[in-house]
Amino acid sequence: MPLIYARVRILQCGQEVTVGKADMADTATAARQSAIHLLDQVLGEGRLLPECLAAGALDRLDPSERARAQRLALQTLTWLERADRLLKPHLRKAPPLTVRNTLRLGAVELAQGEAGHGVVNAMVQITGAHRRHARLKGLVNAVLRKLATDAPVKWDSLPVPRLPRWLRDPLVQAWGGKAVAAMERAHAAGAPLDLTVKPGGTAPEGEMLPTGSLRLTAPGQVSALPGFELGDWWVQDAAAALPARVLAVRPGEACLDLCAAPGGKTLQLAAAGADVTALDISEARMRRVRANLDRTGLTAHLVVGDALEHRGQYDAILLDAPCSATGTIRRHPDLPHAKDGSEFGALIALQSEMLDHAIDLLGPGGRLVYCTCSLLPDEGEVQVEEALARFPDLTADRAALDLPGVEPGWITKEGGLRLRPDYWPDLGGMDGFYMACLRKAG
Ligand SMILES: C[S@@+](CC[C@H](N)C(=O)[O-])C[C@H]1O[C@@H](n2cnc3c(N)ncnc32)[C@H](O)[C@@H]1O
Repeated sequence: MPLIYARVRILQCGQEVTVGKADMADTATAARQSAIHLLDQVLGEGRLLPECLAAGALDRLDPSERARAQRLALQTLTWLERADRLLKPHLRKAPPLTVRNTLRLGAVELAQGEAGHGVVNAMVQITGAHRRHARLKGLVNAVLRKLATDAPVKWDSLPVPRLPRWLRDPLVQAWGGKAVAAMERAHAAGAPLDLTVKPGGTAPEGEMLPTGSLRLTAPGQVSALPGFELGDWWVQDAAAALPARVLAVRPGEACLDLCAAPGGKTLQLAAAGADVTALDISEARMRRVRANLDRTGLTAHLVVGDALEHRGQYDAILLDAPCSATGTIRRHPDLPHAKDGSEFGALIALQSEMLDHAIDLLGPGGRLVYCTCSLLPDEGEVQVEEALARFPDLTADRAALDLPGVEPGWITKEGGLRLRPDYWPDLGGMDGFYMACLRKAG
């Protein structure tokens, strides 16, 4: 494709490169280029996709191309190991990261049935426009031409991508190799879209799950779905909807939602009629809680602050502590690639400190639901086991877990509820989560 006329500058891998106007007119190429840039940031700089997006990585694209770039990056991260297996026989040595990511994206697109000539041309064009890597466009052309034939044929016979060792090893130790392989299949399958619907609210078509969440049949654009404008529902994974159900607040009950943003659980507590104080340290994330409350017509007192400094006394507290988020890999395939577990020690220490402080804020006879969207027992079962040992006036309320759809096999020995992505395989899975309801003596 000829490069014509006005030349514009775009950012690629932190570097400005110049491409022709004709290239930019090819918006599919612009989306691919941005997807490669996202991959560079995740795989080269250890940044999470939401961070890259918040920093404006896709702001130059129009909304549909932004969605496309994001989807391409997510798919490539989900299938990274398969893409690398396909590429390996064709590469004598590893090319620079940006070129490798260009090839990975190309391999995934080809495997998923995208037209060969379009993918090859786009990736060659993107490489040719790169100031440092232009000389490798011949390699990109040769490799992807081969994959245009190979990829669709070989793809399904390749193994399901495995988690990286830093995460796989502790998970195998906790749940066993068979369970982790099932989790990896669930990660590759991706996540359906679940809603929590207000009683009597208008909802799109979907399947009612055993625990009461609605799983959408045909998701599409969320804001265009029936009931969105009316604020009758909000997006919330079925597993994430359970902690608030376990807390089971009563109308008018004073309830504290520590670590509240973006507010899915705050909305549940407010919809149940509780007098909710929702607190989070992040002002930006609290703006999302405000927007969610406004859309749904629900109310809560919002506090921006550090959970560890909050004072008061409550009958019901929800502590959805910051965690590794390893239970959400189906929707965040960037996480295992961007992280290496080195930050988790500090998170585990913070969770335990927050748990102690939340217990202090409980009135006599009060109850606290502690939860994390983590698959690591150190952030769930172990935290609760240790809290029960530290506070003799605390007991695990097993009866609180006796809810519709909760299977007896999900209850843990210390009296918590363990959810994993490989559960409900026939229904489309769920996020990994842990929760326990702790009751203070009266
Ligand atoms: C797992 S998310 C909470 C999700 C939320 N409960 C929901 O259902 O939408 C954890 C939250 O903890 C907040 N956080 C982290 N450290 C905090 C602290 N020291 N005090 C209060 N909030 C904190 C983060 O800003 C983040 O929003």
